[in-house]
Amino acid sequence: MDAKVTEVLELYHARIREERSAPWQEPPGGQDGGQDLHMYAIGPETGQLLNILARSLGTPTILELGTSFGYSGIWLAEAARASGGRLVTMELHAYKSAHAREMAERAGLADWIDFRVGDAVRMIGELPDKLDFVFVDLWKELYVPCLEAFYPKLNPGAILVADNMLRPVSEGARAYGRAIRAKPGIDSVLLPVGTGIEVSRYAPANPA
Ligand SMILES: C[S@@+](CC[C@H](N)C(=O)[O-])C[C@H]1O[C@@H](n2cnc3c(N)ncnc32)[C@H](O)[C@@H]1O
Repeated sequence: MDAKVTEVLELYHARIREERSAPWQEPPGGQDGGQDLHMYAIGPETGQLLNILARSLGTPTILELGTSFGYSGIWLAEAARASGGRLVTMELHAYKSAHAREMAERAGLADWIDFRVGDAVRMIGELPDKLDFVFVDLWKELYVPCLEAFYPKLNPGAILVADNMLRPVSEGARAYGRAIRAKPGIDSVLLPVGTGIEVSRYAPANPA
């Protein structure tokens, strides 16, 4: 990690500590009311693991579902830069995506990131490229619809990581665990890293 990236990660870590130590407060209008400042960020352990996995691929096209305020994207974009790849990150709310872009610029990583704003389930279908790495971390009821949208776009050898598989408990995450393991060509394991991550690899028997 270079100094600019480390500096930005440290800013995020301070904000993560603050958010996790404060009592939960429902944002005005709820989670999609346009004033939710919670990051719901993965922690540094999950971030480091994402970085290691994505760096192990050659020139990967990385897709992130759920940019939020940009924390996980820093780990993924750093891996994209190191491996000659790029990151496409999708977020429903423009105010979150704008903050993520500012932080990426500060980290010197914005040139490796394509920020997209809108509904990920719809936008995945519009992606022209095949995918080598997918990080799934949006609202949990969207995990399976997103899987159905990105699965046909996976390159052989693609790695998939889904967050919040153990905490908070959700039917959406459970359904994703069942659905991903039922897909042809998928090997998958649930790891107790952070809030629990499902790490999967796509290796079709007869690659096209
Ligand atoms: C758990 S947070 C992502 C945290 C982020 N990956 C991180 O670790 O820094 C989930 C994000 O998904 C976004 N989201 C929810 N529904 C979405 C949708 N349909 N399309 C794109 N993003 C969505 C939410 O606005 C929220 O910012």
